Amino acid sequence: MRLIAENLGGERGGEGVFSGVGFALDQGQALVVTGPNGSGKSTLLRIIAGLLPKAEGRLLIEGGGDDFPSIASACHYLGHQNAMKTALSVVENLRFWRDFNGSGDSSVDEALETVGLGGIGHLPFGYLSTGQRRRAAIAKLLVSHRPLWLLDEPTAGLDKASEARFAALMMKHCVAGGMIVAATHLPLGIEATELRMGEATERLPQQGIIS
Ligand SMILES: Nc1ncnc2c1ncn2[C@@H]1O[C@H](COP(=O)(O)OP(=O)(O)OP(=O)(O)O)[C@@H](O)[C@H]1O
Repeated sequence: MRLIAENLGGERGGEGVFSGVGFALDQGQALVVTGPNGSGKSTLLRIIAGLLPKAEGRLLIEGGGDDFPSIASACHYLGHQNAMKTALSVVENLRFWRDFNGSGDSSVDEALETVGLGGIGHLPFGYLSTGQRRRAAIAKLLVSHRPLWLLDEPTAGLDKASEARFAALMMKHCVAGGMIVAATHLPLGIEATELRMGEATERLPQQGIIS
């Protein structure tokens, strides 16, 4: 499976945010998107997830077969919001996402143990602390059968131990043939290609640079 972006442009509110972004990501690889505030990292992730239209260029997935014929079917987007219902329990939320995305390798209980939330799955999601909410959102990735993880500031709110645990989970996902595109200001502790988005000092289209 291969995720390909060619000459991609993004805009918000009718104004260009970036242009000329290109990369190819193979199974087992991770791309870390960096750059200053407002340079378009979240916009790029949302375009890949299909939540925003691209302004120009090509974006496609190759080799997904019948299971993953499109990026939408292959991806799991973890945005700034955790996309969980506060009134439902953690377990109920995870069951919903497992059913919606297709079952992943972990059961709901196993995923909660893995992220260190074993024993509090019965609590309403709204009772959890900021870091616990993020950990529960990471558990969503584990109960879902989605090879392409799109992660926007995934470690925001996590303590050091949880950061290290999540780095290990990301590496395991890649070793198993998954792919990751992650926007971050913080080192994620994984081997990845870096895509640097340009300075956003003016509202002019910025170029992304692969290093
Ligand atoms: N709904 C919107 N309408 C108009 N402009 C928007 C909208 N959403 C975002 N923008 C603008 O688009 C630009 C890119 O925003 P984006 O959130 O992609 O940046 P980012 O690189 O992820 O920033 P950060 O590091 O702060 O998370 C910013 O200048 C922002 O103000």
